Amino acid sequence: MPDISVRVKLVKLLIQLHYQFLKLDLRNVEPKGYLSILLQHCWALVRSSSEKGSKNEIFTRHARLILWVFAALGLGSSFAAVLGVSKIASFWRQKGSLNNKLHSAGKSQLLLNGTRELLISEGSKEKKVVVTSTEKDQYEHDKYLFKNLERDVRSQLFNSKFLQQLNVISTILIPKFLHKNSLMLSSQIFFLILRTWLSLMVARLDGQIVKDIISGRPKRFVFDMACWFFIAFPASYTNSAIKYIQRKLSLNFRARLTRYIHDMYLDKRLVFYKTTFDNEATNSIIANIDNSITNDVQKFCDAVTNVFANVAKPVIDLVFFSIYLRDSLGSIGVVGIFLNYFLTGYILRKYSPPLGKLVSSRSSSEGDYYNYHLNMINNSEEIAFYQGTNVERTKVNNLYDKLMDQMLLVDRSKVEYNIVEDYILKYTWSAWGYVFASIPIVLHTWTSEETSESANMKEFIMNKRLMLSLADAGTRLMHSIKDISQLTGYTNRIFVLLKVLHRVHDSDFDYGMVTSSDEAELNSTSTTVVQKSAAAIRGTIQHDFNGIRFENIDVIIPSAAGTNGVTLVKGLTFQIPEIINLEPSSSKHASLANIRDPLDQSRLMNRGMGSSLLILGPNSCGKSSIERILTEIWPIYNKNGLLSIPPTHDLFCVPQRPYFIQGGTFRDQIIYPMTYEQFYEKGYKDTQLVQILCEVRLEYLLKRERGLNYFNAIADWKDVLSGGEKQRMNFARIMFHRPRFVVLDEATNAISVDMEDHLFTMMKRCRFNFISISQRPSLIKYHDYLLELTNGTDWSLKTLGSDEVILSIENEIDSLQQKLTNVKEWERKKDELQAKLALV
Ligand SMILES: Nc1ncnc2c1ncn2[C@@H]1O[C@H](COP(=O)(O)OP(=O)(O)OP(=O)(O)O)[C@@H](O)[C@H]1O
Repeated sequence: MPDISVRVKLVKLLIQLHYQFLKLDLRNVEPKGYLSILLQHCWALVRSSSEKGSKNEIFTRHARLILWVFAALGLGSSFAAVLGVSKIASFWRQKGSLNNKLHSAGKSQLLLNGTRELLISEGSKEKKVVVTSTEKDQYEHDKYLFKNLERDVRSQLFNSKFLQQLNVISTILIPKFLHKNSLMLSSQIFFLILRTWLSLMVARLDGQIVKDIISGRPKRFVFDMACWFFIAFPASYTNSAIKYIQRKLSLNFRARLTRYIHDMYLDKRLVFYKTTFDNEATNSIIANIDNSITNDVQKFCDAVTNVFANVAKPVIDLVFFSIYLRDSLGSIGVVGIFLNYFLTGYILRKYSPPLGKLVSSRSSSEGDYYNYHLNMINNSEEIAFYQGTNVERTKVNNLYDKLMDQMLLVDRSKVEYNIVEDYILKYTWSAWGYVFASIPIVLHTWTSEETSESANMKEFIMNKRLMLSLADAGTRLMHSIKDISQLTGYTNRIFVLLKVLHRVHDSDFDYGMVTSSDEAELNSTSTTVVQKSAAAIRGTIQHDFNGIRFENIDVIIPSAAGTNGVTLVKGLTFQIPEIINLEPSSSKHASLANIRDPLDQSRLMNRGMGSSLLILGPNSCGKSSIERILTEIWPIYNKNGLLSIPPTHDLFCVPQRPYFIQGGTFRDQIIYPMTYEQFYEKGYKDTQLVQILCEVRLEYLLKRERGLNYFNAIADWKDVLSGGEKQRMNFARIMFHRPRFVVLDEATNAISVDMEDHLFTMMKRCRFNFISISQRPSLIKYHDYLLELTNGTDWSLKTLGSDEVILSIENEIDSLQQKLTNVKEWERKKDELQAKLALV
């Protein structure tokens, strides 16, 4: 029975090992009671005080080691259990929240609290991602945090401004004490401590193993090797856990910061449009805001988690190792080590280049270079027509050279620093390490005059390992000076970005107006924030009106001059329709976006006759600016100005340049700004879109391609469709959404006269109230009113068909007939001149 004998031998060996290393007798112990007896015994050993150097002290040490390992395992598994429970809880929460749903639209749904749930495919499975939107109150609260730190900062290490900026941003990254991210941060600290403690264990084992080999003790050697392999498990797990948590934390920070920015940048206050008016709009961070939101946020999150790990790791190491080393090196040794650190820190700080500033400029250059390429792609056809390749190449090469210079500058500035760093950290420190590690041995040999090689070797190996780990910790701490310096640059960029976004998002945004108090603030050195005059923009806006009304509005170009800026039109007053039903426009009944059948004629009959206004005027007189005021993207500066506008869903403004959503299908272009999900949710059908395309005479696009499948085709529609087709797509959008009020800015200038006639007749037939902006008087016949702007700030409003207009048209006919009578005389003169020319 060889199996039984092997088993018996193994059990005997185990019992023997337990006795030898823990003085634990396991002979009469049942296997199931083994663990509790082992732990009780170890605990009793640790609690009993044993004399230094006695055999009991060794048993106590072993017991302490075992208890620590169990504690680490216990904490690790409880952490895993907490994670598991929270995962299950969040699964049930998500499941419960399905009852809360407002919209269910295929792959994504909007819940009542504004949270969006997305279904993302992961291989064969579908994963649910919950995107919570930032509460509006949060922005109002945070606005003040950013306002108070408005002054520009020089990026310096340990600059308190840097810490203050980081502190303000941290409220976004970790909004409350008991948050997922703070839990992750604590677990990272836990694993960092565990890692340091395990390194200590390894250092001691290392020395012990060398001692076992030198003094020829095979049993102890086997036991120590077993411990070595045992410790290797938690040690390797800890290292990968630290790396994973760091990466996850960085991604969590990035997700929170990006959502915070997106929610503020893309909401009803139209921050994405208004940032161009801010007084920091030319700052490269705002000028390349796309780069700041995409790249800088990611770099900042990576840098902040890196710095945390790079500082926390060595600091924990330093504390633990120095406490341990104090026993063997004495207090003077430890003080010597720390003096060495401070001296090194001081020297390195002196040679450290201004990396914060340098990385910030590098980031700006990267943004400029990237943006120029983007601009070239967007305008490739125009550049090709102009044959502007040479100019573009020169410009893009210059930007690339500038970027390369910035990159080289960062690398070059590091060279000198790296030389000093290497010399001190790699060579001087290891030399000091040997000196300090040998101190106790030399002292012991001198005082006791007897040498035990194995004991000395153990002491030396252990101290050397600890010294090297300590040196390594110090090195990492010194290296992190560089990382902190870079982090100051990224923090400043993110802070400026958030500060500007908050300023523009503010309901009192002043469009970059510089007041006298601002100038005083710029010139003064005091840090007190001077309050701006809140009454800079004083016009009134009335929402949910049953028409469009301008009353005494001065159209002024927003600028730093504010009220004193360039006035395009003075005291503009008009209203459509002329007779307003005073009943407020109810969102449910009045909105034709709710009509299931876009061509439902019976509903159209309920919307009144429809009224139309033509705004005529020369170039740059301010026609489109009236549309900008109407859509609230430009402010009304004058106090007596009153703007009354219908609810958002009743107003549809067509811009001068047609817009097509990138990467969208043909359907997406027609239904814009409705999403594909809303389209199906509201019960629309593709056949209704076909009807609309027939109305605007674009149905041939479907015939040319793959019929109804063409609605799913994705293309670069801006380039695919011709100028006239793009403008007819605008009319298709109007026919789809059926708003009550439409503003058309030069919407038919690329369309043939017969098609223009068809489209305007269609607008009249469908009883839209519309305002057309144009330079062509030929459009007069489709409108009820005419608003004429002159080159100055004057304007005149006429009712078309009124005596006044008829008289003015008759006058124009008279003057033309007068001119026609002179034609014969002019022709005679022309013949005379040509005859003279022939003689010459
Ligand atoms: N964001 C802006 N910043 C500064 N000036 C602007 C801005 N937008 C428009 N302007 C200026 O306002 C003036 C009026 O512009 P607007 O677009 O209203 O002219 P328009 O009458 O529609 O001209 P056009 O018939 O050529 O389209 C122009 O001189 C233009 O340069």
